[in-house]
Amino acid sequence: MQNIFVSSEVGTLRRLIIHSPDSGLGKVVPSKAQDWLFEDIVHLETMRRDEYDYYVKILLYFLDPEKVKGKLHEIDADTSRDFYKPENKNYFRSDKVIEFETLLADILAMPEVRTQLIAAVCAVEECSFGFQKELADMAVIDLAKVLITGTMPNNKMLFPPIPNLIFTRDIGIVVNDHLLLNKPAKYARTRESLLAKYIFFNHDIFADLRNKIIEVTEDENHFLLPEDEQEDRLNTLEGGDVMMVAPNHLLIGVSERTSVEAARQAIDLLFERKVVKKVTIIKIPQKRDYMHIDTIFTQIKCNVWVLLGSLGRVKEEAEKQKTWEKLGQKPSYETLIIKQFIDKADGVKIKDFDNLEDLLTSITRDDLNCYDDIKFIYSGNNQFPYGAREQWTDSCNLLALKEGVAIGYDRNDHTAEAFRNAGFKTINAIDLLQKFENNELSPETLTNTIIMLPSAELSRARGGSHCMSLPILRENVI
Ligand SMILES: NC(=O)NCCC[C@H](N)C(=O)O
Repeated sequence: MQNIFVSSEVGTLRRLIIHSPDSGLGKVVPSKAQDWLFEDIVHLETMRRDEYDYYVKILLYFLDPEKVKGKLHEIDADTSRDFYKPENKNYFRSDKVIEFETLLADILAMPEVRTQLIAAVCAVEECSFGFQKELADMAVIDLAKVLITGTMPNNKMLFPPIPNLIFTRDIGIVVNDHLLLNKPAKYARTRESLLAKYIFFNHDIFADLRNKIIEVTEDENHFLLPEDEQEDRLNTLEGGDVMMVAPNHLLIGVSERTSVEAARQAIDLLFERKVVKKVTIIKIPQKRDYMHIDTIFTQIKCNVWVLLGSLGRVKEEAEKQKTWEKLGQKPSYETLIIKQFIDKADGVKIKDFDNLEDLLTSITRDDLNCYDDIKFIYSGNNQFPYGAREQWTDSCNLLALKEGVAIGYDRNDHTAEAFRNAGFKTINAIDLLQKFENNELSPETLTNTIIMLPSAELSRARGGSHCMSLPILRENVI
């Protein structure tokens, strides 16, 4: 089997990259929370112990069980959390549930990469030459921590933290055997993508990818634009806007974070290299609530999708509204524009979709060859005002561990009810782990289940389990 290959959103997950909340998240202050893309300041210890650590244990149970099976009591009893800390000898080090910080430490052990990366980070963060020399003398594991947290072991802050690195989805997306790198829209996420780029281009794990990394760049005319126009016309693309839904088909969101120019460049490069045959662009309203397409829909199994109803079948309603608009009424709805580009022998053909459900139905039927009844689960059970409330706390942002088994947040009660109405079981993450330990349930036999992760702190960072994962290997579904 290949090491790096993703051709769907729901094939059994075999390897992924994550990043456990680091001490940088505990340094977010109210005055910087918005600049650093957090909605609030978080309580780091609660986020780790009572939320994210369960996420890690569940991932290990599914992807690398011998690291965790039968040991939960011992792991939970250790108040120092050594099991989760890469520098510790009891660390779970897994080549299936892969921690970003360990990948970074691995490449920092290569002298040439280390020199380049320190120089690159210091340039971006405008460090003094003195600090640059201090970094050059540090032990690898400490250096990896400083480059992520921004803080030296003596607690001196050299540069800001990158608290959004927990959302590893956004740094890049595996598209079949290629990787599409991000080019972040927000300054707060610049260092993340710089570190990720060095990892993808230098780490042994990605050796087979070297000639298959696709980077979005600026058009050369960009450099001639006046400064006040430059920012608005940047080519940016973030992983949350890219979804590998079927072997032949990639979705790209045009959003607050991903520009239409970047999407166009990605299509050209992907078609040129024959990586996929179809790319669908979904233009969503440019607002913080929606951010990326994976905040408004994700896939649970070939025929099941969870989505935000207010952006769903709005087209017919929109048509009716137009009459009233002509009479002077202001629009009261938001629309999506969906255009599919198909690479054919006689040129690229374009197809329009009226609404999200029609596109998702076509993916299920035409790309995944699945003819079971299609189920759309709506955020907040489509009840006013819970659709919007629960979408804000990631009700539409689930990570499928295998077909029909996904992780979501426990706070989205109405969406959970919608899942149950559609025949899914919902189970709290803690109960599930207990049942795995007692051999009452097993990852292999679990079906049609939504795992509810504690999420009071995590949701303040505005991303769900889909955002907190960068799948690099999934089994094929077709
Ligand atoms: N794919 C995603 O939707 N990622 C969530 C990113 C949340 C982060 N606070 C951000 O605003 O970038």
